[in-house]
Amino acid sequence: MDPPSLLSLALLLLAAAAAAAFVLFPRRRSPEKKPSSGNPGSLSELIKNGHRILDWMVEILAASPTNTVATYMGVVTANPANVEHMLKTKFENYPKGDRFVTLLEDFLGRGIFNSDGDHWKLQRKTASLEFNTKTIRTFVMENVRVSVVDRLIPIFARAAASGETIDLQETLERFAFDNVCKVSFNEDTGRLSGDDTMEGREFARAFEQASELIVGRYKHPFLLSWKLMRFFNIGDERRLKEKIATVHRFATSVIRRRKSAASLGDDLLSRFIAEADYPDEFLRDIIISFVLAGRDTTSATLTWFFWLASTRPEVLARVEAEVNAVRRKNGTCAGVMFTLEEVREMDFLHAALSEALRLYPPVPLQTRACHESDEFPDGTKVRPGTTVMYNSYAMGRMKSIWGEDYAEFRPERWLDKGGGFQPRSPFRFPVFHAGPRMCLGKEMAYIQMKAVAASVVERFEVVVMDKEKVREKDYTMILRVKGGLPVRLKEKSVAAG
Ligand code: HEM
Repeated sequence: MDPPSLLSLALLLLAAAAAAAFVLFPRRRSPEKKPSSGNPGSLSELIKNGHRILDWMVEILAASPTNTVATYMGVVTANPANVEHMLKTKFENYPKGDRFVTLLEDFLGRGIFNSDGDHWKLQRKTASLEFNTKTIRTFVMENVRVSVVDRLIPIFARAAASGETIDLQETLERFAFDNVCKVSFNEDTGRLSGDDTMEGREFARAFEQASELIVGRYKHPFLLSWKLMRFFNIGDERRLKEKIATVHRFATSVIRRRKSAASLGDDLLSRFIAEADYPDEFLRDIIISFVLAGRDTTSATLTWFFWLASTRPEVLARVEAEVNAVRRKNGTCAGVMFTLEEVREMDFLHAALSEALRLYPPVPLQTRACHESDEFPDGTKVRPGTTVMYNSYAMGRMKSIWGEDYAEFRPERWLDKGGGFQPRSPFRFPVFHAGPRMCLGKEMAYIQMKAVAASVVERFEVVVMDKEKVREKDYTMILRVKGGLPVRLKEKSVAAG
């Protein structure tokens, strides 16, 4: 065994010993009283159900009269009143907390996604102004047009002509990555077209690998174990360091180029540069946060949507009818990108995507740290330092929130009597988070997802292989379809523009 492996082994043993001590003497190590065995949230139950953590949480939360359970990992809730309390009423008392921030800090620095307090407030203020301008909406729509009409649709048309099977999830991930990079800092990473530069390709790969490796840190029972590996620069921590360096190098070179450019563009980085003389590192952290936030979220949602819709063909027929009605009304033909107004008119499609998000939220579990002693509206006492979580996945599957048919994929539940989209309280449907930290990219995400779904449904029949098979979940950072979604495409005969 070589020295790094020996060291890894020693660290593992150290971590195991520390874990044993933690289990044997929990009260001396933590102010929280952990649930004892027999309790639904105990460590033994957690270990038993670790491979199906989300579905296990649905069961224990549904069985609790207040839909809240103290688990070995902290307090978990699926109760809308508690969610509103955490995310809005007592917002200041529930920051992300040091544990979360420390885990991601090497990669994200103190970007908007990974900061609390004044540092977060400053970024949020500027970013929310920029996310809400007409300029950014037009810029987003133009980028979606280029990537859908000039790239995604031709790839699908080639696959339809050759009859090959493609992985829909993987294709949409490449699409989403290009798109979020364009909106964030106006660089074409060329993941979908394949005409990426060496620098862009390296960045994309390093970003993907760094995201995966950093999630690995959550699996360490103690901060100490991955920190020691980082200190000795071994194993995954060494690889992570290299990948982060590549991501940072690329981001910094983009920032320097943009700062010295004769004119600025409409992307988010340019808007920040135009606003004030922020240091490179501050800007780097922000754009990396944007890419992380917008990367796999929309592609995962679209993939789940196409699988769910394949099990109910009448949903796809209704989406197609809606798209055709919008075309007729505006006198446009297939092949021409929809305008922002047209996309907004598609209420049924909006409902169908929201229904996919309800059943498979890309960010299924959110954690916060309790700052000062508190009590939730349902009476749950929360001590300082306790990890508190709300579970969007479970909330999408609560009979108390959605009624008897909660398990069914039924977009109609989102429509009012006139067929208009009926939004729900974000505290009952916190898929985009809620309160002052609500997702900034929600509108952008819907625009992108609706433009893709409408363009694909209008032109192709998406034949999902083995559609009756219930898809397994791959839950690391984002809730994706395990193994991807193999599909075949069949071109419909539509009048092209
Ligand atoms: C279906 C798509 C999406 C979903 C479900 C989603 C969900 C979420 C959630 C749950 C959070 C809270 C995370 C936390 O506090 O830990 C969040 C934050 C955020 N999202 Fe999204 N997101 C989506 C797409 C996007 C896109 C396309 C962007 C654009 C770049 C974006 C930008 C952001 C930003 C900047 C934040 C941080 C807000 C803050 O902390 O103040 N999101 N999103």
